[in-house]
Amino acid sequence: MEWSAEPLPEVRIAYETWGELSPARDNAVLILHALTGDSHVVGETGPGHPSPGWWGTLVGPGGWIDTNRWFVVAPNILGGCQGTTGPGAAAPDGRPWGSRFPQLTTRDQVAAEIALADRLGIDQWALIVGGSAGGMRAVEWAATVPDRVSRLMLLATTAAASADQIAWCHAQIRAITSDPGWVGGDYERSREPDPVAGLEVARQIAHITYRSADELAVRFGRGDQVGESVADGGRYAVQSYLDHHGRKLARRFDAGSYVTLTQAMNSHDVGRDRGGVEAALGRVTARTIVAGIDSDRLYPLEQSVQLAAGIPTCGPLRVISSAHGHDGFLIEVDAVGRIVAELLSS
Ligand SMILES: CC(=O)SCCNC(=O)CCNC(=O)[C@H](O)C(C)(C)COP(=O)(O)OP(=O)(O)OC[C@H]1O[C@@H](n2cnc3c(N)ncnc32)[C@H](O)[C@@H]1OP(=O)(O)O
Ligand SMILES: N[C@@H](CCO)C(=O)O
Repeated sequence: MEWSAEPLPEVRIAYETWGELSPARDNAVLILHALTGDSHVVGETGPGHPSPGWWGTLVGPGGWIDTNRWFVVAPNILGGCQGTTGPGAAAPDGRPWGSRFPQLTTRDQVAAEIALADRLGIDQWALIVGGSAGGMRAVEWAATVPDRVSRLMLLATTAAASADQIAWCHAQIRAITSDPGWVGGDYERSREPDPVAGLEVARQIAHITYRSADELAVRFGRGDQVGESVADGGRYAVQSYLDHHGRKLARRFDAGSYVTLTQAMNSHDVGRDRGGVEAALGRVTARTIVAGIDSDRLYPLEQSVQLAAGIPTCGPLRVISSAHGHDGFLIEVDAVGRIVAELLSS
């Protein structure tokens, strides 16, 4: 681990695959999820499994990433809580790592993913694709081991976390760490109280940045939440919407992982110890497409422009038009799919 004094003695990485690895091992696609995503790119459907997966319509037989042709791998991020080692996992003494979990960087997370590729016997990815925090790891891959990345798709992401992005993340981290249930990161994970309220607020702050102001105006305006009246102490509809997203995340995510992953995003600077962003991007040899979302206020288009201009093997910047802001990379699946399919056919 780069910034921490103590390396993790061992790491478990959860991952899922779809399709078959070709005998030449030249058809492997790596999908890197964002902050609170997971390896369930394609979900199970049917009774008890209602989710099609967060990019379930992008990947599959005959899909934009056709699993009859491509072998798709999706690992859960290092530091997370969906199967891969994170602060909630057991340390060698059997207790959760908690506050003892090292501070990770994007580069550490990619080091773990490189170890996974080694274990799977994949010397070179036919494509690495990532959005948001997944795109941070994707560009880090391409600058760290350029010869292991044949094609690269960077979506709604950045070469380095900006002051604005660090600032939003800071408020989210503070919301969690100032919750009395946080207990310095050593809360009892199986028992209340844990820092649920802090995590809910963190997600609310984040969710505002994930959507556009115009979208919120059109969807919610100044309207009251159905069945409530602001005049009588009830909530605006947009408040109820944020409450919902906060609660929903807190039910499925570990607060310690949220802090660790958010700090890792803040650490992201592909140019660190490489002579700056320009020099780092200049190392990339993968055929690359960079795509940004026109209404993204968290990862503004200038960051995509910088990536596209800096990577020598990058084609023209693609701008995906969406009302949904940053979350457009999860919602505009067909627009993303068309670009990915074009890159895969090049
Ligand atoms: C790579 C990765 O990042 S994977 C992780 C992706 N998943 C997440 O981040 C989970 C959080 N969700 C989201 O970010 C978004 O919902 C997306 C991007 C997944 C989907 O966006 P959209 O389809 O536009 O969903 P939207 O923002 O409208 O949210 C829908 C939810 O809000 C609820 N909602 C809508 N209006 C209101 C309201 N006034 N009051 C309360 N709840 C409301 C809906 O009932 C729905 O609930 P459900 O998700 O439990 O079914
Ligand atoms: N909704 C996404 C946004 C971050 O890019 C997530 O939670 O991962």
